[in-house]
Amino acid sequence: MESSSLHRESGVVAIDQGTTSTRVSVVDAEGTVRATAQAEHAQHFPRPGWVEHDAAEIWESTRELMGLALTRARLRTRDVAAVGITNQRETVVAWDAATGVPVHRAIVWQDTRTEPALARLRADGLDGLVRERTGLPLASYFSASRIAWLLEHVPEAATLSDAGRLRVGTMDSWLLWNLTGGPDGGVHATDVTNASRTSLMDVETGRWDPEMLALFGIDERRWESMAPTIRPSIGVFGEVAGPVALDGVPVAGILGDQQAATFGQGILSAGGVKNTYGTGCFLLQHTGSQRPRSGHGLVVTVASQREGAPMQYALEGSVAVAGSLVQWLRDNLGLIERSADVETLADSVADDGGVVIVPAFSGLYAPHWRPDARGIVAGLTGYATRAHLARAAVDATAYQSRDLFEALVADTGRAPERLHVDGGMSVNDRLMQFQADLLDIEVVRPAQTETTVLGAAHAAGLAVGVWADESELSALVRPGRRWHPGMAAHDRDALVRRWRRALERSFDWAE
Ligand SMILES: Nc1ncnc2c1ncn2[C@@H]1O[C@H](COP(=O)(O)OP(=O)(O)O)[C@@H](O)[C@H]1O
Ligand SMILES: O=P(O)(O)OC[C@H](O)CO
Repeated sequence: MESSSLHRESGVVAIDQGTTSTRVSVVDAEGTVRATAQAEHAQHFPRPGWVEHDAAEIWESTRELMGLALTRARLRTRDVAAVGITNQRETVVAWDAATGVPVHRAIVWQDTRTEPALARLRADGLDGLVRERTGLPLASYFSASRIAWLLEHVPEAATLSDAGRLRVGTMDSWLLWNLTGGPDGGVHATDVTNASRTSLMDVETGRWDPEMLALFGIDERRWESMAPTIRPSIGVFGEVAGPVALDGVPVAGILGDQQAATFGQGILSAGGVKNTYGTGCFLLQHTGSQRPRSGHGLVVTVASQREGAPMQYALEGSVAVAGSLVQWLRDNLGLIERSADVETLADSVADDGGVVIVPAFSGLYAPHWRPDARGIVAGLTGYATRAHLARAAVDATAYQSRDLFEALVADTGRAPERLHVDGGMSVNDRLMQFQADLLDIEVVRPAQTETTVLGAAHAAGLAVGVWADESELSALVRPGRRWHPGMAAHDRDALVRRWRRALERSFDWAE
């Protein structure tokens, strides 16, 4: 087909709007990343536990990065078949539809300001209902309580909402609306994977749920005018419009970043498991088109949906602090100069010297869900050095991932054969070996570790015919390196017991 061969010579642009930075990559029809442009954005911490981003800064930077990535790939707009978006999830943006100006800084997924409101809902015994309907526990991690907070605390949000001018959404919606024209007819939509992280979507119907809106104190009629339309992840959302590179190119795929990483790992059907080691750590197992349930602290999330096809589900475990503990060693303790230096320092000692760090900086997410936990360093003696601290910091990620993995095995009744890994911390070879040892399964890192951008590119390319079907996508993913477990069972058990003792000591700290 002529259109198909045309597409095969072209590229797909993927925008990855993450917690600490935004990347725009150009991916060719062979599935290779040809060019990337990346920029960090400011992190605002106005009060303890509050984390905010400037959504206008993020959009401006995304716009510039799009032009830069195209130039670096030596492509013109007409060579681009589609744009895909992937994003930090749960972060909420609210803006004026007439001007495109946000009414407040974006409230980030790590922000805990709404914890008191959630504690009240939990005390009212509503956790079971919310879990059943949305797949998610009542936790400040998810978007709903932040939307309610904005409507209650930002007078402009309430005024604009009365006038039907307020728009609210996660980062994908903010970027889509701006990309497709902003105040001049921008499309206000989100995809099911992002919507499944808000606590406002019925995870079985894929629609906004009136009972959940009422429970979080969001007026249903107001919501109708401000909310994005929920759409399948893989399909055309609209066309890029206005004074931006890529004018006229369809935006044809949107996935939350962990769902994108799963897709980009080629995990497209039930069974496959991936763990992404970045700022946080996110383990997902694809469970097929039947809605799963977790009795062990994991959440139910939508993995993807192709237009005209049923939703695909995943069980997910999220750890709030993984690589960010390394950043904390760098920025708050000054133990290292650059994040990557943690590897040399940690590897300079034979073991952790008895030191265990539980990085419960904002409580513990899955599978423990303990907002009352706070970080601890356990096992200190006069023998411990900064190298032992570095080692314990890196290894904390493997222990936390093991907790997620155990919950997964308990929920599904069987251990997967292998774990697919990616993310900035997965470059750490010793950590990957330690992970294989702790889980007692094979760990595989793909040849291209940029799985999040690849997932967004694959979704958008699939929607417009760059790739014909899922099997073509799976063929694009090539294994890079594998680690085989090699630890004796009694050594592993001893380490896990010690971790659990440290974990329990982090509980019951915050009032
Ligand atoms: N060699 C390394 N060993 C351990 N952690 C590392 C190493 N290099 C980078 N990191 C950590 O990995 C994280 C970056 O991963 P990345 O996937 O880029 O993060 P995100 O996409 O969440 O912003 C940072 O938190 C950094 O501290
Ligand atoms: O931007 P990342 O990679 O830290 O991922 C953030 C997650 O989507 C939060 O749920």
